[in-house]
Amino acid sequence: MSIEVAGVSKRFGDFVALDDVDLSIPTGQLTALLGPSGGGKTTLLRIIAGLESADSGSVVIEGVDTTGVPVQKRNVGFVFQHYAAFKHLSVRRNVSFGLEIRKRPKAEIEAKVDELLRLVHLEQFADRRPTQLSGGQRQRMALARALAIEPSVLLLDEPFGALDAKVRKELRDWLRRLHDEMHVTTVFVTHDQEEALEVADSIVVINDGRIEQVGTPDDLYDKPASDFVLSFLGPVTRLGDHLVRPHDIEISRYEQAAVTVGTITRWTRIGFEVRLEVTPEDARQPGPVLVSLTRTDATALGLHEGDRVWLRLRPGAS
Ligand SMILES: Nc1ncnc2c1ncn2[C@@H]1O[C@H](COP(=O)(O)OP(=O)(O)OP(=O)(O)O)[C@@H](O)[C@H]1O
Repeated sequence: MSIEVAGVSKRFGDFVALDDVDLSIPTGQLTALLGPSGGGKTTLLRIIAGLESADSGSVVIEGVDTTGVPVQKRNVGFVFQHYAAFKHLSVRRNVSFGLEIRKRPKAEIEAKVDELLRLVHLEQFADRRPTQLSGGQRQRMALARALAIEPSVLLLDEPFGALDAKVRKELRDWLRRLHDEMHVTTVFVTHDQEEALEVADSIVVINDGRIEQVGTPDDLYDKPASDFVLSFLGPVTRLGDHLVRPHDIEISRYEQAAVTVGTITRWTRIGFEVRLEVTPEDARQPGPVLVSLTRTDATALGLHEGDRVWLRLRPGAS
C-alpha cells in the first residue's frame, strides 16, 4: 500500500470534519475522493499532504509514518484548483523550480523538464509566461511542475474544477492517459461523480467526515452500500418503497403486474434519451416517478404525455 490512513480525526472548533477515517490507497492507482461539498475530502487530502495536521490517527506513506514530517520532506506533489504559478517565470522555469531548489545538476534538470513538457504537450509554450496560457494549459503546467520532483504520491484537489466543461473533459482523458504512462500513485478530489466514474481505478465516497464506501467504479455503481452512495453516483427515483435508477424502470401502456400505476405528466427529450415524469395514482407515493428510456424505445412503446402507464422494476435490476 502506498498510503495508509488510520484512525484520522479532525475537528475545526466544535465541527467534526473527519471522524475516525481508515483508508488504504494502493501503489500506482488513480484514486478519487468523491463526495458532496463540505464532506471532508479536501481536509483528508491536506492531511495526507501535510498541509494540515490530524487531531489523532496516522498517515503512513510508502511505509514511513509521516506524523511530524513537514510537507517538503514527504515527497508529495500537489495541484490545486487555482494553481499559483510564478507569474514572472517562464513555463520552463515554473516546471524546473522544484529541481533547482533541490540543486540538481543543470543538464539533468534540462533533460527532465524537456521530458515533462513533452508529456503535458507544452513544448511549444516553454518560453511563455503562465499568464499567456489558457486555463487548461496552466493546469497541465501545474501537473508537470508537481511531477518534476518525482513524487511518490501526487495529490490533486479539484484540478480541473475551474475550467469549462469541454476542457475539463479533455483534461480528464488526458490525466487518465498520463497516469497510465507514469503510474504515480495519484489521489484526486472531486465532487463530480462522472469525473470519478470515468477516470478513477478506485473511488472513495466521503460524506459528513466519514467514508461511505470504497470500491471500483463498477462496484459502487452496481452494488452501492447505501442509498447515499446510490443517489450520489447517478440519478435515482422512488418506485414504491425503493430508490432505483430511472433507466431500471420498465414502463407499459398495458395493464401488468406493477408497483405503480400513473399518468405521464411530463416528457423531455435530451438527444437520444427521453425522460418521463409519471404521477402515481396512489397519493401515498411521494412525487412523480422519473423514468428514462431511449427515444427509439419510447416511440416503439407508443408513449405520449397524458397516457396511463404501469411501472415496475426491470427484471435483473436491483
Ligand atoms: N480551516 C478551517 N476552519 C474551519 N472549518 C473548516 C476549515 N477547513 C475546512 N473546514 C470545514 O470542514 C468541512 C470539510 O471541509 P472540506 O474542505 O474538507 O470539504 P470538501 O469535501 O473538500 O468540500 P468542497 O468540495 O466544498 O471543497 C467543511 O464544513 C468546512 O467548512
